[in-house]
Amino acid sequence: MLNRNYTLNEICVAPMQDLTTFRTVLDPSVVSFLGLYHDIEGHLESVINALARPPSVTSLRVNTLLCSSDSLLKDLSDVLSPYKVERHQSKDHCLWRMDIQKLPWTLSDPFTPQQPGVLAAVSGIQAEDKVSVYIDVDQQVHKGLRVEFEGRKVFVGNGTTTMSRSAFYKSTGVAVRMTEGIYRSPPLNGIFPEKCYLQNIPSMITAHYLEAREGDRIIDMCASPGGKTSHIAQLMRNNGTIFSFDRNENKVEVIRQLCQRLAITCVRAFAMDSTKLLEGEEQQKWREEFDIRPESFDRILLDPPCSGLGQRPRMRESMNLVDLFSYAPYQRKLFHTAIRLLKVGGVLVYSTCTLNPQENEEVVRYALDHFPVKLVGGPQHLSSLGSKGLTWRVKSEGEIEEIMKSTRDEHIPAPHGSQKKRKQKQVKIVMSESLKEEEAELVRRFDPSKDDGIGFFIAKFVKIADMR
Ligand SMILES: C[S@@+](CC[C@H](N)C(=O)[O-])C[C@H]1O[C@@H](n2cnc3c(N)ncnc32)[C@H](O)[C@@H]1O
Repeated sequence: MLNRNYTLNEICVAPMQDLTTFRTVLDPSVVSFLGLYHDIEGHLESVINALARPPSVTSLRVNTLLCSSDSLLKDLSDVLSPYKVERHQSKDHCLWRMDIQKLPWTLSDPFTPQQPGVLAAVSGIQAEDKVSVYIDVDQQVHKGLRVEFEGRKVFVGNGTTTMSRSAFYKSTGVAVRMTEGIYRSPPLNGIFPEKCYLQNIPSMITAHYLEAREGDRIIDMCASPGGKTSHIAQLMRNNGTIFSFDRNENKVEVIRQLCQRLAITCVRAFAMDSTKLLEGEEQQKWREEFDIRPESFDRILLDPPCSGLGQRPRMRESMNLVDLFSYAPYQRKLFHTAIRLLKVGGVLVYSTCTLNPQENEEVVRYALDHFPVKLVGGPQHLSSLGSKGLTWRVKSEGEIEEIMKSTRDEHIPAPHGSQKKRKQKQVKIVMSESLKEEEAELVRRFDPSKDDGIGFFIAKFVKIADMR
């Protein structure tokens, strides 16, 4: 499922070519850093290649509060024919399998470049010409370029022009009718909005890991747009209380609207900085009103902001090592508040959608070393999904410093005309141990090159002593 549209000024057209392979463009320092952990027998290469493509299935979560998966499956099969709708092995998912060979190309391809989105096109292009469409990954193309662009570009599909080159820059409307896209997916917008929710499978697995029971008091520390909050509510049959926090009112409104759409009533959504839930005199009244106390919650989900390096498809990611290293300290901070709020015996699930071990296994290591928690596995029926965590660790600060030095001038160029110079600043390197073999067995890592989904990480903890 293609879930990202590209801004129109990233598109150029050129004479038709065959479909070619491409890989996600990442900052060289990030590639080298990830290579310290992943580059076993070229594995990182396959991961980066996989990131450039969408998973072959689109998944939907059935709202089991309003319908059964059988009834939704039937309704969807009728509406989405000839796309094949299947049930996932765990109960509340539905999948669309996109069979590249048999299905007609989807003409509503989101890459269709609307005029004036075409940035560059070789001279002589007329209406009804067959062309290939590319994205200018580094945003370096000057509008109006008449020759084929030699910089880094990513092929996204073939199409037929609806107008001549000169009209690209004057008329409005569709400039290229896409005939072959790299990605196709069924049209899902607005189909049974109250009965299902578009969500990737590892995210669905995360809510199952929490094993919420009816009547539980739960916190979702970083909840917007509410995908996991609403799933947890479903799994506890809308019975209990979920406090769902996010940083600002707009984001929280999105959670409320989703809950309303899915007929969920057990969620209390608030605009809060979750690192400060237990701080500040001015919030004392609010805490008393809603009984937000240390050591008092049955379950906590911590799905913090992360570098998102498991998201796919992704053409280009300009984050450098300094950006990448900024996430883990924040995640640890959120972890600290989360664990204080949890009851002894309560469950905390930690998840990210990144491949970065620093935000995954190393946050788990940090938690095991600093808080009274133990790692536990997820539900038995989901244990075959994903694979164990990494035990590999970076051997020394020197390895990272070496990368910083060697890639300092090699970062992804700033977009054309941008004032922002991307510098590889000095970064504070904090080394962490990784997981022991038996600990790595308990966490789940979803590998985009093997699991046909996004890159994801889940760990589940039980609190074993109080922190007072
Ligand atoms: C990975 S997203 C959460 C996705 C969500 N759990 C879901 O499944 O729909 C991370 C969220 O954390 C929020 N966030 C970041 N810092 C926060 C903080 N200090 N307190 C609360 N929310 C925060 C961001 O605004 C963002 O919406």
